[in-house]
Amino acid sequence: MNAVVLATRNKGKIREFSEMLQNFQLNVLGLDDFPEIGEIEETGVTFEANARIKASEVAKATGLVAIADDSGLEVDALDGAPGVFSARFSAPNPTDEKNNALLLEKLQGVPYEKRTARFRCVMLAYAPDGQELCADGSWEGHIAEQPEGDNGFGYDPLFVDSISGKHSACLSRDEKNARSHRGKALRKLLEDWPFFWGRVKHS
Ligand SMILES: O=P(O)(O)OP(=O)(O)OP(=O)(O)OC[C@H]1O[C@@H](n2cnc3c(O)ncnc32)[C@H](O)[C@@H]1O
Ligand SMILES: [Mg+2]
Repeated sequence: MNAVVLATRNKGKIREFSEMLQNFQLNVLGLDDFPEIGEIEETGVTFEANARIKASEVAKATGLVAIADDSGLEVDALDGAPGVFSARFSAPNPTDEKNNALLLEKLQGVPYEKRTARFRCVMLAYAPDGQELCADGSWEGHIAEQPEGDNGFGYDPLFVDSISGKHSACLSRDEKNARSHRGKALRKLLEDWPFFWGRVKHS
């Protein structure tokens, strides 16, 4: 079977990837299978650059095709922040809870119609021979004034889906995967997957 490794340590992403890849003939490994790979520094200034850094480092270290996702939340009232810094928004010791609290603090007094935002995801597959495949996805919504829901991860309790009006953390797994930035990017990536896989030199 085709083996690929997911270049992420985010448990929420791993769960979503695994659900969406269930019906594909892929043996999906994770970084837990390669404990020798340390922290990967995300020094890029775009989602694409960071996805390439993560996927290429893991592909080179494992000799396998690696898939990375770099994603984040862009809030219009904050000029696109936190963007590529979404995971590190409340640095030096960021957690999802602190990131959400900081976001609410920065948006204090901003009315609902000006709280527009989107999740973005760039997903990139990188082969040890240097070939790559890249796809992106975005998901439009608003930032709520109060968190709601227990599903998902990251900013899901505060992100309100523009179509259903529901907080992302209140959506079922299937509902989120159907409309999310990650779901869209992965479905695009998989459309071109057979062509990419056929071109890659497999050792
Ligand atoms: O780099 P890896 O190991 O993949 O894990 P990470 O959590 O650091 O991932 P990113 O660098 O791509 O940062 C993405 C952050 O954006 C937020 N985010 C991305 N997708 C999200 C989603 O579907 N729901 C909620 N928050 C999301 C969340 O805070 C993530 O930690
Ligand atoms: Mg990261």
